[in-house]
Amino acid sequence: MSYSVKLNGITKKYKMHRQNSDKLKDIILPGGYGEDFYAIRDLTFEAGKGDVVGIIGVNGSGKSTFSNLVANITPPTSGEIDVKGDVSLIAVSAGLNKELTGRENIELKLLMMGYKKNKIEEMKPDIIEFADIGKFIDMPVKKYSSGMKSRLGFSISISVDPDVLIVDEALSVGDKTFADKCLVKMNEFKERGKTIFFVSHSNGQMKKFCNKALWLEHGTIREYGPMKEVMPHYEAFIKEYKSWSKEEKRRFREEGTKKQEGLATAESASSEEKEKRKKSWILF
Ligand SMILES: Nc1ncnc2c1ncn2[C@@H]1O[C@H](COP(=O)(O)OP(=O)(O)OP(=O)(O)O)[C@@H](O)[C@H]1O
Repeated sequence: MSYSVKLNGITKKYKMHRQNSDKLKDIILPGGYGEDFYAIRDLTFEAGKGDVVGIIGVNGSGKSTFSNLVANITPPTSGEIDVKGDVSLIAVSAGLNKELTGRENIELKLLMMGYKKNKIEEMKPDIIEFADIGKFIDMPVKKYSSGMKSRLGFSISISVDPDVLIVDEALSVGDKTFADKCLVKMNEFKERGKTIFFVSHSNGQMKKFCNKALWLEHGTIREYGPMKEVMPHYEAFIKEYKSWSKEEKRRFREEGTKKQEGLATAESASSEEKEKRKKSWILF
C-alpha cells in the first residue's frame, strides 16, 4: 500500500529531572544526567491517503508526543519518519506567538511558510472570517482564551491546504458551533484524500469522523485498525479501568512507567519479536 505517513521504529526519550540542578548536570556531565523516560517507544506505523486516524489512549499514553513527532515539531530520539507532503498541526496555541496580535500571527506564519506578501493579503480576510473572534484579532494572543487560540490556529492551519492535518484537542476547547464548522472543513479535507490525525477526548466525535483508530498505551501501540473494531475494545477497557480500585489503577500506571523508564520488556525483546510486532501494524 502506498503511504502518506510512515513511522519506522520511532522512539522519543526524555530525561527525567526532579530538580533544576539535575538539568544543569545533564548539560555538563558527559553522558548526561537523569533517568530515561520513553514517551514513545519503538513505534512502527503507516497511514495512507484519505485515512482519518483517531488517536486514543488514557492520559500520558503519548498522544501529543505522537502528534508532535509527525508534525516535525519534536525530533525523534531514534527511528525514521517519512511524511509525504506538507503537514500542519492544529493544537491549542501551537505555533502562535503570544506577544503578537492575531493578525500579526497570521502574517508571520504565512511568511514563514514562504507565501509572498500579496498572496498573504489575499488569504487574510478568509482566515479572519473563519476564526470569527471579532476585535480580538488586533489584540495580543496572550489575551486570548484557549477557545480563541484554537479558532485562530485552526483557521491558519487549514488555509495553507496541508497534505497531512493533525488536530490535537483543538476542537474540545471551542464552542460547539465552531467545532461543527471545523468538522465540516475536515470532512472536505477527507473527501479530497488528505490524511488526518485526530486527537480528542470525545469518543463520539472520533466515531463520527475517523475510519481508523490508533490506541496508544504507555508510549506503544496497543491496537491499530478500523475504528469500528478498535473503539469497542477501547471503550470496554475504559469501563474496566474505571471500575478498578485506586490500588489497581496505581499498579497499572506503575507497570507502564516501568516500561517507559526502560526497566522492562521492549528493549529486551528479541529481534524476532520486534519484527513480528512491526509486521502486524503495517498490515493496515
Ligand atoms: N518535554 C517532556 N519532558 C519529559 N517528559 C515528557 C515531556 N513531554 C511529555 N512527557 C511525558 O511523556 C508522556 C506522554 O506524554 P503526552 O503528552 O504525549 O501524553 P498524552 O497521551 O498526550 O496525554 P494527555 O491525554 O494527558 O494530553 C507523559 O508521561 C509525559 O509526562
